[in-house]
Amino acid sequence: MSNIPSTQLFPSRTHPSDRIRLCGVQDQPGFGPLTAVPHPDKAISQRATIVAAAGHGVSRLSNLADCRDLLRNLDCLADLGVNIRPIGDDAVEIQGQGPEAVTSTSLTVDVDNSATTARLLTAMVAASDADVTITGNTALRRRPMAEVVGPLHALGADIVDIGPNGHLPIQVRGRPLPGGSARIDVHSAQPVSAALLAAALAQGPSVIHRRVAARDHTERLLRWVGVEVEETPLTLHVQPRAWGPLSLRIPGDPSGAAFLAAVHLASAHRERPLVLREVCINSRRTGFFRILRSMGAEVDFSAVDHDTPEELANITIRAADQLRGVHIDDPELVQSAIDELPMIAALATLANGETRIGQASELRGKDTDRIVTTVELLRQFGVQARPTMDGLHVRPTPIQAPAILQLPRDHRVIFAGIVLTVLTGGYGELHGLEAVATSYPNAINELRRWVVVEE
Ligand SMILES: O=C(O)C1=C[C@@H](OP(=O)(O)O)[C@@H](O)[C@H](O)C1
Ligand SMILES: C=C(OP(=O)(O)O)C(=O)O
Repeated sequence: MSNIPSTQLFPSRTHPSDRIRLCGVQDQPGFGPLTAVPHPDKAISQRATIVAAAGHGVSRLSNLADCRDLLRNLDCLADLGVNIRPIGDDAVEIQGQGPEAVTSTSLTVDVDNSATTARLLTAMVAASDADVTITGNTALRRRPMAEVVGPLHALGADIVDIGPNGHLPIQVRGRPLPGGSARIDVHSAQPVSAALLAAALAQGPSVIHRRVAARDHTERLLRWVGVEVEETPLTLHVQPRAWGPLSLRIPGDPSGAAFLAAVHLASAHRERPLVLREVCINSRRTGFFRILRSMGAEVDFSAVDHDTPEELANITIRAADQLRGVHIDDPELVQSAIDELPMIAALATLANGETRIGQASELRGKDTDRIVTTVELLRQFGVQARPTMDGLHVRPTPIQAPAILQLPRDHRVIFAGIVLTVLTGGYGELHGLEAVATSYPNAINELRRWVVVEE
């Protein structure tokens, strides 16, 4: 096998325009449900590549997310010396040789925008023989790393240097990890995932204490390859062991499904049901759909056969005559909808009462401070919205699209901006869309089902 640059994958990948014009409702003759297939999941793709690289033998991963974060993730593994070979447009073989096969010294790996990759790679490198500096783009260098570094230190990692205020870049000096007991003091899933991976690669058993049971894709993948991970609501017990190769088709992204559902509910076609096919319905990711239900929409999951650690379903959405405002402050529900909260705030403008989102201070440490950028976005539409310490409040308001909507460099907030524009009839210019490629390069093409798009 030979190392490959990411450019060899996804030959027909869309490169979204930075500017588009929306020109009103798309003609949708006929009745019956609309159907769509969301893109493959980014969080699972990024974990699967790293679990494959840290295991032993040739893993085969197909239906990988074609987004920028995943491409960078593959390039970083290749930079570390992991052999990766494309075996189709969206599939790779990864030659896992265990983290100890990574022996580079004085290497700097740039993960660009992906915090998931930064945090999981830190754990893998910590258990290797390498000495690596991990850095990222300007936005990522403002995001917290100390919450990952602390638990890894507790498991025996040697992280010798960390940037100002606990941010990237960090220098990781790999060595055998003894394992031990680590505590995660934030709601975020990523420090838990990093600690889990380090624990699975350690020499002795570990226990990880967490504050909230958030997304558990790492737990599921590790169990899938035979690592013992026992779970109570707030602890994880891990028995390390070397694992073999992984064969996995990545399931559909519930966050991508949420975007399609939100656009549909905002559109003039919401009278028709929408069916979203083959979506991962891990309950720690599907908070958006539970919130939609409590707002009054009908959401049905119909299970689909699968051979992955995640459950899959076709999701059918039917609009409510009138959405209700909701109060969302249960930490587990918030984490299970964390990336979709800007879109919930957008849909809340349609509701018949105020929506309040709390316990969501994690939003402040994303690509942007999403509490600030979501409120700014809503205000561009004339919405009465206000930030709180740990969330935001949205009053239902008659809204109007600005002639030009200037979007922040943050895909999740851009998706909310698109939903708001569709909600106002689907007219207007959108500027600054390029960041949709972070997770969903094809999002603008998908939009054409509901509105006319000119590039
Ligand atoms: O673990 C993951 O794959 C992610 C976890 C969440 O971040 P936090 O764990 O930092 O809350 C989420 O916002 C991010 O999109 C991806
Ligand atoms: C914040 C996100 O991802 P990450 O933390 O991996 O950058 C996201 O996808 O919204």
